[in-house]
Order: sequence, then structure tokens, then C-alpha cells
Amino acid sequence: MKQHISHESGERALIAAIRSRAGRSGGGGLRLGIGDDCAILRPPAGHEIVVTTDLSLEQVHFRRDWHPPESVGHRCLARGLSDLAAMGSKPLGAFLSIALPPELTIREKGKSWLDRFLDGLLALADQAGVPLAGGDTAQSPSLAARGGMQSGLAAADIVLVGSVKQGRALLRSGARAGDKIYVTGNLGGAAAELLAIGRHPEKFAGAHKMQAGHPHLFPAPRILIASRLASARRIHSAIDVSDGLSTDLAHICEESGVAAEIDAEAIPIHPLALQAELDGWVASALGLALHGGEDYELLFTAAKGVQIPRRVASVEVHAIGQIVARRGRRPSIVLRQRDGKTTALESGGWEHFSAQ
Ligand SMILES: Nc1ncnc2c1ncn2[C@@H]1O[C@H](COP(=O)(O)OP(=O)(O)O)[C@@H](O)[C@H]1O
Ligand SMILES: Cc1ncc(C[n+]2csc(CCOP(=O)(O)OP(=O)(O)O)c2C)c(N)n1
Ligand SMILES: [Mg+2]
Repeated sequence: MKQHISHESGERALIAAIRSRAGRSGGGGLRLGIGDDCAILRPPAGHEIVVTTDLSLEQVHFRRDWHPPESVGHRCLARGLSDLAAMGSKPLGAFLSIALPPELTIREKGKSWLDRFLDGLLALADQAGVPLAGGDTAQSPSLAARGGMQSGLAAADIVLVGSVKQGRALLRSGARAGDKIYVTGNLGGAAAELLAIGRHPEKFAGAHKMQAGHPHLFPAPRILIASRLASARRIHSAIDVSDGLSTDLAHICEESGVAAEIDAEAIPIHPLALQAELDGWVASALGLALHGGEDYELLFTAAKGVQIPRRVASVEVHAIGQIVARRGRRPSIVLRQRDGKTTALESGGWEHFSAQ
């Protein structure tokens, strides 16, 4: 039976409970998991190690009054898995560092916030076949003394370690002039659902389980699609859409020293984004698709002549434009409108430390 966590017994008990729940699923790449000073991972022969880390910070990446705890856990792991996917790599182990105010470890009606966070994280870990191999646990300091409304903020950092066949990682820097640009799934859904949550958080409080139709609360990292694309050896460059298409495509252009043209008509827009426009919440669904972020779809490029299937692992793949040579002061990304006119596409996605 799965254990649940009670705060009374402190850090040791929290770790013991997490340890008892941490799966040992995966391809046998974990030699030693939770319990020692370090975990020991064993990558397959002929593979290189890839590592990514991402912070999930309360009030920045989630809100306790908007996001069910299961979603916070799912999204925390999904962000790291999506980065591994974007490199064409497979996960070996996940490392979770958490700082929590004490009330989030106390059980109410059977489960604490942390129990439910782990339910969400471990369900996705199970599905992706990645063991929780370690982490760190700390108490977040009280802010009440400084007149704050709550005792402290929650933060979780996820580190994912994966492996990829030597020399086969998909890089941001491999795009070449003449490549076609592709994106998996559709865009703008995560931003649209977040808008809906902000308007009526109570409608989303029951979204406890990983389920389709919740692009923000339960995004599906594209690990399988990426590993199929990478094994075909035809992909020149890749990134995942975390900050927004306009910003993430600019990262590819910058790292590859190229420019890009994308067709507004060809961009697959999520139905929730179209609905947000119909409901008058945003001026344009295309704006959400271009700049929304957190869709965790794959954005990649391949030479023009390469046949990319329209559907990979049951997910649609859309050609949205082409990579072109960078010329002088020309804007690095241009958007071709329906009438054929082109406009410069500025990076309008998420950026920390900017006035948003
Ligand atoms: N505080 C930091 N210290 C060192 N490297 C960092 C730091 N923050 C980001 N990076 C590195 O900068 C690069 C871009 O990061 P980021 O834009 O966050 O990528 P992603 O969208 O994949 O998370 C990555 O190589 C990342 O490891
Ligand atoms: C409460 C709340 N407000 C706003 C957002 C939207 N948001 C927060 S961070 C972010 C961009 C992605 O986060 P970042 O830390 O830049 O991830 P990375 O690119 O490093 O993977 C977006 C769209 C959110 N998820 N939750
Ligand atoms: Mg990052």
C-alpha cells in the first residue's frame, strides 16, 4: 500500500515516505536511487548523458489557488521531460528538490498538498518510465512575520538526467537554410487554458488526474515522438515550446546563425485558443499560438527533401515555414500573413526579469 505523509515526523519521515513511493521503473539505468549521498546511473553503452534542470516557483509557474497539486507535480516533471525530448534523448532518472511551507506537508482529509503533488508527478514518471532517483527537501521560511498573507512560498526544482546515442542529440544549433520548420500538436492551448483558470479557478479544482483536454494543467511531453524522429537521423535542429513559438524559434535562429519565415495560415492553433478569441478574451488566437508558451510541443527543422510523417505516435506534425539565410539587419523571423504580406515577428513569449 502507498504511504502518505504526515508532517509531525519531520524531514526524515517525509523523505522516507517519498522513498517508499518512488518507483524503480525505467530501462534499468538506475543502479542506486534514493537513500545514499548520490544516486548512481548507468547509461547504455555508446550513449552520452544529457542533463536539464527547471524551477517551478509558486506565483510564477503555478498558483495554489489555481492549480490542483496533482497538476503542479505533473507540470514540474513534464517540463524536464520535454527538454529531454527536445534533445531526442530518453530519461534515466529524475531528481526533485522541494522547498515547502510546513502546512503543505500536513494531511487534510487523508492527503497533504505534497501527497497530491507526488500523485501527479509519480503518475507521469510511471507513464514515462523514469524513476525518481533523488532530490532534496527543505522547509520554506515563514513570511507571516513580515506581514505576508501566507506562511511561505512553495518551490520545486526538477533535474532530469537522460541518455542519447553518441553524436545523435538534437541541438538548437543545427538548423540550415532551406530546412522546413515543423511543430507537433497545436499551439496556444496552454495559454488559453491558463486564461480560463484565472477567470474561474473553481471549475478546474477537480482536474486531479492526467487527462487529455488540459493542455496547461496536464501537458504531454513528446518523448516518444522525439525519439522516433531522432532515430530516423533526419532532424537538423529541435527545441521544445516552453516560452512561446516566437521566442523558441528565435533561439534556434540565434544558435544556428540563420533566419526563418513562417506562414500564419499553417500554424496549428489549439481549439481552446480559438475559443478564447471567439469569447473575446484575446484579440487573436494566433497571438496565443505565437507567444503563449508552455505548450511543450516540439519545434524542429529538417532538410526540404526529407519526408516527415504527418502523424507520429498519434500526434499530428505540421510544416509551418522554412529556415532562410540570415541577411544583414533583416529581422530574423518574418511572418507571412494570409494575404502574402510579411511582417517582422518579434519574440513575444515569456521572459523572466522583463516587465510582464
Ligand atoms: N542559472 C543558470 N546557470 C547556468 N546555466 C543556466 C542558468 N539558467 C539557464 N541556464 C542555461 O541556459 C540555457 C537556456 O536556458 P533556458 O532558456 O531556461 O532553456 P529551457 O527553455 O530549455 O529551460 C540552458 O543551457 C540552461 O542550462
Ligand atoms: C501563475 C502562472 N502565471 C503565469 C504562467 C505562465 N508562465 C509562467 S513561466 C512561463 C514560461 C516558461 O517558464 P520558464 O521558467 O521560462 O521555463 P523554461 O523556458 O526555462 O523551460 C509561462 C508561460 C504560469 N504558468 N502560471
Ligand atoms: Mg529553463
